[in-house]
Amino acid sequence: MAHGIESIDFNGLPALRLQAGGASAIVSLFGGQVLSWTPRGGKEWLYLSETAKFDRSTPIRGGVPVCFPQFADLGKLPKHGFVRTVDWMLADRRVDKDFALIQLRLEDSAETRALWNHPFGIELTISIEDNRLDLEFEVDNRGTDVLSFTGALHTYLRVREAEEARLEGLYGFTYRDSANGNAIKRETGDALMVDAEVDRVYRQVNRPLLLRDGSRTLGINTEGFPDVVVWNPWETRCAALADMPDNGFRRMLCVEAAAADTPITVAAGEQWWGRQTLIAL
Ligand SMILES: O=P(O)(O)OC[C@H]1O[C@@H](O)[C@H](O)[C@@H](O)[C@@H]1O
Repeated sequence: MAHGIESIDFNGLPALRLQAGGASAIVSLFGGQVLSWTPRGGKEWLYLSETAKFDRSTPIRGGVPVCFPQFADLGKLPKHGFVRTVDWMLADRRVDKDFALIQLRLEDSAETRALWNHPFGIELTISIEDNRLDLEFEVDNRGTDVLSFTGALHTYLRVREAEEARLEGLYGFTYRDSANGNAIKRETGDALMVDAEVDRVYRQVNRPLLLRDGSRTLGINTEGFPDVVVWNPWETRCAALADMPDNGFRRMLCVEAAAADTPITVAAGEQWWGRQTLIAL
């Protein structure tokens, strides 16, 4: 089975294809965004909208957008921050027959400082091996003041039929229900099933989750990020999205490793890291 890391053109954007041990991934440098992941012996697990735009005018709808240094509209910055619409640089790559890894990096610039006046470096390390995808996000505070941010690895998972998918592991956690006036609620179901718009910030989630989608199951593990965001726009909101087909909401469920309701603070000169791991079971 082929292995390697090659530069490719993906709908006009510079990207990398990782292949190792029967697993593969595609990562766009624009947005530092994983767009595809297929585990060994499996099928695609990430949703990428058929009508996503690749002209740099807007974030790419699908895969794993990186939201930083602001989650959603929890501040004055552009929605979900500004790193999903800039080019990241490739800082490192490693590959052998079973394992492939790339490290993408982005640093503050005059452009970012005009929006958010902090010296920073961020890194996303993406690795594939066998049945797992690891995404490690690191934030380096290069300034002399405390740096505080919110953000997320905004993972769009591909499902066969959203209405039939079951997300397990959230029982008992408190969440802010963004789709229902930001009411604070407690999850009382063994499994979250989606049959309407869902936009929830589950707080302080410290357990792995399982997504059951037909005959497939995905383990979702998070470290460092305090919250898990679950999002599906459902019919009406999906129809209003210019870069998603009308029935796109049926094929996706976002399960995001997030720091949304609990900002992360990083002392001057210090680093923070968080990780999301997907394991095809
Ligand atoms: O359309 P965007 O900017 O990519 O955001 C998509 C969604 O992202 C989710 O994380 C938010 O909870 C939603 O409120 C938001 O609508």
